[in-house]
Amino acid sequence: MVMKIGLNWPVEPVQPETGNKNNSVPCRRLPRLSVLVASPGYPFSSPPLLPLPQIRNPGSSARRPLASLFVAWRLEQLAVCCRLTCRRRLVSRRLPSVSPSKLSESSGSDYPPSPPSSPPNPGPQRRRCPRSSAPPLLPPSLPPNPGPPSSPPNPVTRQVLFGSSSSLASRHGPSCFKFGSVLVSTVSSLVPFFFKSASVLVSTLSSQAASALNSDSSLQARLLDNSSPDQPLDSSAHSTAQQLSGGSVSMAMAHSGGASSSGVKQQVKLEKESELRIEVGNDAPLCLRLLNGNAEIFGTELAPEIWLNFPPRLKFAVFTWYGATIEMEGTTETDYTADETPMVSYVNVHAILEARRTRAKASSSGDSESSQGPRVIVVGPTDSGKSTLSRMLLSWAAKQGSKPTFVDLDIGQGSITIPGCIAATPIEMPIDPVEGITLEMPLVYFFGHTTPSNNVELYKVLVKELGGMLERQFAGNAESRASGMVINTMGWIEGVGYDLLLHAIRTLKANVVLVLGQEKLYSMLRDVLKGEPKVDVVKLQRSGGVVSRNVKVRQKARSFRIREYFYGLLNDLSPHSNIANFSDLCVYRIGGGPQAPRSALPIGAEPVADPTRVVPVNINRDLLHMVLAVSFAKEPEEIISSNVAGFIYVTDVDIQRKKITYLAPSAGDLPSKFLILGSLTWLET
Ligand SMILES: Nc1ncnc2c1ncn2[C@@H]1O[C@H](COP(=O)(O)OP(=O)(O)OP(=O)(O)O)[C@@H](O)[C@H]1O
Repeated sequence: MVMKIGLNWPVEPVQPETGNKNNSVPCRRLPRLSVLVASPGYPFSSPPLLPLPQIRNPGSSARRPLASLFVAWRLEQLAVCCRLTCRRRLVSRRLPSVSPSKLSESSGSDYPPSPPSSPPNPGPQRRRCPRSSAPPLLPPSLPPNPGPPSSPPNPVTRQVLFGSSSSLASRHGPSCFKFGSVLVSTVSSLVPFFFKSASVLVSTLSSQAASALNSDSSLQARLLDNSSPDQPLDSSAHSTAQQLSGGSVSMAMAHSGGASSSGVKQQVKLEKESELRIEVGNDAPLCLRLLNGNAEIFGTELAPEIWLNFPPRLKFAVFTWYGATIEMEGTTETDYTADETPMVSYVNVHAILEARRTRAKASSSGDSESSQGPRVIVVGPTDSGKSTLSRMLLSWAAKQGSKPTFVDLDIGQGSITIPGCIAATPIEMPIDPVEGITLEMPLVYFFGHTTPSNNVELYKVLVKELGGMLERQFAGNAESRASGMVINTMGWIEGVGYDLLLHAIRTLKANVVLVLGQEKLYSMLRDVLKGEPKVDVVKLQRSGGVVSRNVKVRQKARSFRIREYFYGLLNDLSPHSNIANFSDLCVYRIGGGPQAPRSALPIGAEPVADPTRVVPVNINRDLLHMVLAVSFAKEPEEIISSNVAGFIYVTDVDIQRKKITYLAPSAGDLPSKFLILGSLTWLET
């Protein structure tokens, strides 16, 4: 029977079965876990919580005590405490929200962070933060920093260590806001050049910004370099174009490229607006810390003098707006410094988005359109830096007090949970450069394959399902609605892939389309979407630092992602090996089987497979090494429209005894007996 999407909504939490029929074999440690069932108000109305959490949220790790976070979710202050304990290594903490008046004063953005103009606030957790004596304050054409703060730091925000606009404003007093405001108005002034095609965005410019525009020719030229390759290029733009087309990257002389030797400490001095690009070696982790200045990794600011431990194979860049010194210890595959990056254009996108969020937050009309924040979708070919840009936009937004929703439609890699899923989660704080996204309330639908070509229809159905859920969330939560969403997509942009992109844009009602690194896609989308006046299509450069990955590397990355789910990033989690009777579990796959028996079809018609049909699967040895999703569905018909609680990995199938052995993140019964099978396999090594 074909299931009707949405009919069974909302799904209620599935109660764990009483009486443990399974033989649970405990392993070393058990993380405390929680589950979330999608409810109309997800994630901000009361979500149902299983009395005894059985399985963790997809993709979570023990260092993120989800159960406690989940309960604390209702108690904002407690949640802040939990997050602080979870994120001890990060600079940026969840910040007190800035009042609308202050926000309007800062006009949406004061990012990049203004350089310190006074000694940092020695809050209780602050470490010694040696600042460089005279960091370049601003790009030369911008107004000077108005000077040291005129009022003492706000005691309420003393605990906020470093970082965002609001903490900065609080620490430095009103002058900092003034400073932010000057910076932002100047940045905003460049909007007409940057968003040539973004008519709605352009309309947000103030007259003050417009006049500043005329006086800031040098920065304009740089933005033109960065955002509009079709503009006349000056000499620096030439090298940018070279970089875009894979030509030589201009390296800052501060640090020469190459692999660093194991165990040797080395310091790298970064000039302003340059980045240190690093590929960690295959065998050993890399330790890195910020010695002085300010630096960030994909939008998340680094705490001074705190060592970060990057696992093998990780690829990332440490970027600085005003100059910094970095110290590294360990082995790198490659590391080099590049002074040509598209970061200025990226941060300008952020400034525009933040201004829209501010406007949406301030909207008191109750009009659903004006209170809706930007819905940004990032598209581009494979390895164009989509996930990285999404991450930066999210971290910058979270740093400024917004709570954008991250939607990940890239089933090939999976930033939120394991590959093969489409998922969404609110981002409340900058994303951890090592551990990735902190999962508190992810909403995950299991597609089951790593390419949508396996079942295009199902992919569309799941995107629609997720979109419907997010609409309900936005309807019930003004803050979430005003913060909007950032949608990461897959790199398949030809043929069916292009159709799926368009489907996602329309289904999720994206109103800003950021096209990374491909002129053809930009022009196709601009033509198709020009009939839709509220959609801005914006072309952006691909960063020269994005690392291309071949099929083998991608497969390995997927495998590591699944391993990370069960064992943690640094082998710090302990999954449980459980044994269940065949009769205790019901395994289904989605798609396949004829839509109707041949006898019921008109003469000559061939039976076609129904891509959304839920088909029962016999438990046999074919399930060995498969990763299955645990659905929240109560009935098989609800499987497509239900989100999933987590995943299990089949390690043995005993046909004679009719027992199945599987690895699960926690001991005990699964939250549901309905399991979904795709084509996701994993060989535990
Ligand atoms: N500036 C940079 N310096 C160093 N590494 C980078 C930089 N930008 C991105 N990377 C790395 O390059 C790799 C590819 O980037 P990313 O995942 O953002 O691309 P993508 O377009 O999302 O890829 P996909 O094809 O999976 O959709 C990632 O490992 C990322 O960490």
